[in-house]
Formats: sequence, structure tokens, C-alpha cells
Amino acid sequence: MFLQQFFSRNISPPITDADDNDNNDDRSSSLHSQDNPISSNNNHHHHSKQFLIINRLNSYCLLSEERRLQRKINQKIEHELRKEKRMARRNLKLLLLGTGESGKSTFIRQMRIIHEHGYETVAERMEYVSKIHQNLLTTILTINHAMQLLNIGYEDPEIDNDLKKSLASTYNYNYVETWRQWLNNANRNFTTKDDDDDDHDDQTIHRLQSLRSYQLIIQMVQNRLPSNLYSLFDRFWNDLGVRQCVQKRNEYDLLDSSTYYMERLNEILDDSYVPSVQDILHVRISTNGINEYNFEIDSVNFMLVDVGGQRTERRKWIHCFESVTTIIYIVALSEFDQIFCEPIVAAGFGGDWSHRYSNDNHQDGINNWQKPVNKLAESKALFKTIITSRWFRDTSIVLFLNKFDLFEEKMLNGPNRLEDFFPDYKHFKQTKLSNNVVEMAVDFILQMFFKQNPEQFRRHVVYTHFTCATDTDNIKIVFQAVKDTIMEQLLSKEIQIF
Ligand SMILES: Nc1nc2c(ncn2[C@@H]2O[C@H](COP(=O)(O)OP(=O)(O)OP(=O)(O)O)[C@@H](O)[C@H]2O)c(=O)[nH]1
Ligand SMILES: [Mg+2]
Repeated sequence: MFLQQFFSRNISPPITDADDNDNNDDRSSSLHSQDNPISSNNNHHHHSKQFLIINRLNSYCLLSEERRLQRKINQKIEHELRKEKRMARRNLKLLLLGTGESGKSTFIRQMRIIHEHGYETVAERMEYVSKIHQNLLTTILTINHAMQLLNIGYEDPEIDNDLKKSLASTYNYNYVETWRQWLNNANRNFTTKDDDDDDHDDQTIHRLQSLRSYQLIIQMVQNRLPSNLYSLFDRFWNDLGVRQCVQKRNEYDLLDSSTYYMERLNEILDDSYVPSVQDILHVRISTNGINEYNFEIDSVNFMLVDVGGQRTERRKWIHCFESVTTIIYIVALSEFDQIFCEPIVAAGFGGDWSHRYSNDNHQDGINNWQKPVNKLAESKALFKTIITSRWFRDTSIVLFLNKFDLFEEKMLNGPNRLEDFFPDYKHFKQTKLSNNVVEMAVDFILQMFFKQNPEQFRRHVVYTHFTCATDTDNIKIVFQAVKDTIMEQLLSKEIQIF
């Protein structure tokens, strides 16, 4: 409900200082032509014969000047023709950008649902079972490991052991073998006891956890988890220690889908489980490389480009920067209390904690691989890089403030306060009369992002929407609005078509 309330007011461009003359190539060229010797000479031509003589003397110079002007006009005509042609074909390229886990691919899934009857068949949905089960197992292993690190005990101390035993027996042979191979490849000095398989499994799991490398065991979930894990997983999820650990989820890297799946364990681990569309929208699969999706909507071809948002993926972005009509930049609002945790940070989990909540680290540049940073601050810095990039001088920008549902929940019931991570919020709050905490907080975050759009770049009108990428109705309305804005901009030639 709150989302709808916000939605209705957000389409007006909050930063509209777009200076029409600024950086408008067409207009600046016509301005030039007024100072041009040709135009001024023509002016005088009617008034002075004397000037005509001088004019003839200068004819060589004028001709080349004229040619230059002519060429400019030709170029302009060609540009317009290309534009018209593209308009006629109605091909629009929309680039989805944002940090890892912000919700880009979820948005693409929504497009498939809304415009292509996506995931309607059981067969299509069944393809997601193993991914959902992998998310489930990642959740359990992550919490289990975080409990050690945060020094939180299980209410039922047997759970830890039962978990190790049952996972080891489920993934016994393949898993141990793959693990050994990985260790050999990594040239680690690893000695194993070959005589006792049980010990062997325990030892392997222990090392697996201590290295925070769940990838191997997770890759073992090729198909689905056995349904007999249900009672153990259910015990785990209801354990008071686990609940406490989940409350502190901002101190480690827990999937956003964790709670959603754990609350549906019963269905998800059932042998006859068929994922629902909602289950598919919640699955976390990180994107590698650049993926293009084409949709035809009202006889307009939309090419949506989805990229991987994690740091290691961002170096590939430049390959899709050409001919972009609109950028949709996605921010996860709910990340305000989370730390940025990519491998180098994860490996040194206990590392330099003094920086973990700092939101100034982005000043070191987004290429800083060492210090853990606040996730929202990281996204803000990336937004600035994008909005000030020469690549996107003529690209329209749409900002999605996503994960509104999680954000609202955190603001109303979460253990952390926005001002603990963004101290400026304290002052901001005092200047507001509203009692609505969520409204104030999103206003603050919005202002923070707008400030990334410096004066000289204010030709960019930034359109904003509050979104929940897992909510199909919301995305349907938002995308309709985005589409209308783009079409309006195209017709009024506010934005470039290439
Ligand atoms: N509750 C909730 N979950 C969301 C929302 N948007 C995305 N998610 C979840 O957040 C996780 C990450 O979403 P993705 O779409 O994979 O993020 P991404 O931006 O594509 O990430 P990369 O591919 O790594 O760049 C998934 O589990 C989504 O289901 C939202 O608005 N609300
Ligand atoms: Mg993705």
C-alpha cells in the first residue's frame, strides 16, 4: 500500500534542472552559426557594396567556411535520418545496471512473466528446483558458519552435529572426491585420514566451513535435496540460537531469499514440489557476463541488457555501453545496514572491522578491493560513476529504489537504525516534520542519490520509482510508466536514438 502511495508521486522528475542549451549539440551548432562570418556577411550584403568587394576578396575563405557549414548540415540531416529510421523500427536498448544482488535479473524475470507468459508450464518451473534447493542449503551453511563467527550457540546443541553428519552422508562420495581435487589443484597442504570415512567427512566439512567455500557442496545439489532433511532443517530454523543469528544478518552475508524459503520448507522439500512463480522470483542466481533479452511491447522492440553487478563482473560492462536509449539503475534500499562482502572480504571475515560500517570508503574509488564497505554506499558511488560517464551523455536515466518490502520491514521492525550507518540522517530527520519513519528514510536516501548528479550533469533528468522486484503487479505499473516516459522523451527528442 505504501509502495503505491509512493509510486503515484514519483514519476515527476525530481531533478529537472536540465539545461536545454547545455550540451545540446544541435542547438550549440546553431548558436555558432550566428557568429559565423557567412551569416554576418550576408547581413551586411544588403547594406554595403563596399563590403561586397571585401567579401569577394575573401571568397576562398568563405567557400571553405560554407563547405564546412554545409557538411555540418549534412551530418545533422544524416543523424536525423538515422534517428527516424530507428524510430520507425522502434528498437530501444535499455541497460540494467546496479551492484550485485540489487535485483536486475529479477526484473528481467518479471518482464518474461508480464510480456511472455514466462514460467507458465510446469516443465519450465521444474528447472528451478535445484537452484532453489541450492539457495536453501546456502542459507543453512551460511547461518551455521556465522554462528561460530558471532559466537552464538544453538539452543539445541545437537543440531550442529546432526547437520554435519546428515550432509556428509548425503553428499558422501562425490563431495569428498571433488573437495580433494579442489585442494590438490589449489596446491594446499592437506593431509587426510583415509581409514575412517566418518571422520573424513567431518574433517572435510569443517574445512569447508572454515574456508567459507560452500560452492562445492552446493554444486552437489544437481537435482534436489532429499526430503528426509525436512525435520532437521525445520528444527534448525526454529532453534532460538538460529533466530538470534538471523537477527544479526547484516553482520554476515545471508541471501535475501533465505527467510522466504525457510518459511516454506515443508513444500520446498516435498518430493512432489513444483516451484511457484513467486518461488522463482525469489531465487538468487548471480549473473555472469552480459545477457540480452528482446521483448516486443506495443510493436516497440525493447532490448533489455542484464549484466552481472558484482565487482569482478563490472569490468565487462563497457562492452554494452554503445547506443543505449535508457539506463535503469537499480539500488537495493534494504542494503543500508549491510557490508560489502566479496571474496577478498569474505576470506578475511574477521578482518578490518573498523571499516565495516563506514560509508565513506567509496571515496577511495570503486576499484578498492581491500576494505569492506557499506553496500548502499557502494551502490551510490557506482551510480555517480554511471551518471557522470561520457558514455551516457545523451542517455536517459531511470532509478529504481528496489527491495522496498525488505526496507520497510527493516525500518519498522529491524534491529538497526539508518543513522547508525549514515550519520547525516540524524540531522535530516530533525528538519522533517513527518512522523512516518519509512517516508523520511526513503526521502533521505533519494536525496543522497540525487546529490550524485552534479551541476554540470544536470541535463540528466532522473526518473525514480520505488520498486519491489518480486511483486509482479508493482513492476507491471512501474514498467508501463517507464515505457511511457521513454516514448514521450523520444517524441520530444529529449533523448538520443542511435
Ligand atoms: N524481497 C525482495 N527480494 C528481492 C527484490 N528484488 C530482488 N530480490 C531478491 O534479491 C536477490 C538478488 O536478485 P538478482 O535479481 O539476482 O540481483 P542482480 O542484480 O541480478 O544480481 P547480479 O546478477 O549479481 O548482478 C534474489 O534472491 C531476488 O529474489 C525485492 O524487491 N524484494
Ligand atoms: Mg543478475
